[in-house]
Amino acid sequence: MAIKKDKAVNKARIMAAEIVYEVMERGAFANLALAKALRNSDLSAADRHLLTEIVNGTVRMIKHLDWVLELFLHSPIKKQNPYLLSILRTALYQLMFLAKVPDYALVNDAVEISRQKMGAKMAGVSNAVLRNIIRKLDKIKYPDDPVSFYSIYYSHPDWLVKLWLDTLGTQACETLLAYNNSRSRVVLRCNPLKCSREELIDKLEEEGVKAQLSPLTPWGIVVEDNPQPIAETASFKKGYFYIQNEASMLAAAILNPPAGERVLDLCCGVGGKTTHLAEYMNNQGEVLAVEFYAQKLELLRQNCQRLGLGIVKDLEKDIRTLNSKEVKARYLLLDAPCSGWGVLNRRADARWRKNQEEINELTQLQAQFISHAATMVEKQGYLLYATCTINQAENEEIIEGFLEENQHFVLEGFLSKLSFFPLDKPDKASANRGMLTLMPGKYGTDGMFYALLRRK
Ligand SMILES: C[S@@+](CC[C@H](N)C(=O)[O-])C[C@H]1O[C@@H](n2cnc3c(N)ncnc32)[C@H](O)[C@@H]1O
Repeated sequence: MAIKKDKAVNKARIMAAEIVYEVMERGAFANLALAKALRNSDLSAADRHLLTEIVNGTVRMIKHLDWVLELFLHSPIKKQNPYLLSILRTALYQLMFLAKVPDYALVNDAVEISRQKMGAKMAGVSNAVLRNIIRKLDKIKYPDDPVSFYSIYYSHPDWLVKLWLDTLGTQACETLLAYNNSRSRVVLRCNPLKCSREELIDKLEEEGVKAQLSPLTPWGIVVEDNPQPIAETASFKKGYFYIQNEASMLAAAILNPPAGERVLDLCCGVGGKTTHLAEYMNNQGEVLAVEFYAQKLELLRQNCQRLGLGIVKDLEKDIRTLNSKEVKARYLLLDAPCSGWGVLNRRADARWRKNQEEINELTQLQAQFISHAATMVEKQGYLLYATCTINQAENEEIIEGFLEENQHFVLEGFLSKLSFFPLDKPDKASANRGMLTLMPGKYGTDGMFYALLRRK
């Protein structure tokens, strides 16, 4: 949607309407469309922030916004002009969820953008709809039945809300839905091979980034204010840190490989956990990182180089084709592909790209992966199964199924390895049994699942 630039209209709002149009009408990924627009723009820091907030917020809250819009439009959402819809959606997001934006500013801009793009008639529609909503917003009644209410109010797919209401109960489900709509924290994993956390905080401060120690792990730094993108700082380029949530940092601690050991990292991606394992082993020994996609391994190599890690070897392969006679290790991490329900607050459109059918495919894949991975674990060795989902079918049920068929493996408690993390009593008991689900937001972190298995 090419909208003519006009001085009277805030540029971030024009761009937001364009990007939401691309995402909702053309299937663009919100994060990629946003990154591209930001790369090519000369927006001020404040407008970059506003643009990011409007795009991510609108996409995240689209179900709620469309439900409200339909109350005030004369025909269903599906029949609306998509340009007009995109302008109304972004304006309504600001109206309902961005307290700092004055109503007159967003209505004026929405009306002006509509006029420029679609003429006076559509400008009139924008004006009438938005002003009507402003007058009646606090009288809106949401549906009574729980699935409809929670899925509209917190803007999630019905089927996910239904499942969570059934399995978690109302209170935990609502907490989770609210967390998924919150902004994710920016957490850094300090690279102890290059500096201490305190030194890193000082270095970042010199670059204008405010950060403080995370109370959750010995490596974490929480960023509070970063005027420039964190990956553009000199500290990042010098390899002083990796951007990683505390929940993911637990993998290295739970597997706990000593320096000098050989570790197999199956499904390494771009190396979030691989690089932590190598740092954890003081860059001594070997981490063999296996991944299907060559592009990811290219990024893994860049990460290792930046972080100064020499012990990571990589292998581009479908892990199911690894020959267990040739590849063996005492410490194995399997970070399986999963539904990602533990990290829905990270990507605005992630929840809309999930469906129930994918779960069956994933669980079959996960069961295959763990069975094959197990053949590569040496006697008395460890297999850590990890996912970033809270879906029991992909977590506990995979482990239970695996143990039934592999009686030479047992669950190994790992509570003592997480003494630094403030687990509550039930989670301590779970970790002690060898399986732990970190609920998203419960400790302020992403959601993750870990199961530690030992070969007898
Ligand atoms: C959860 S992600 C890994 C995240 C990574 N371990 C990290 O901490 O940054 C799962 C990875 O498995 C990879 N993958 C999926 N199927 C695979 C297969 N058959 N063989 C190897 N890797 C695979 C995906 O490309 C993806 O990068």
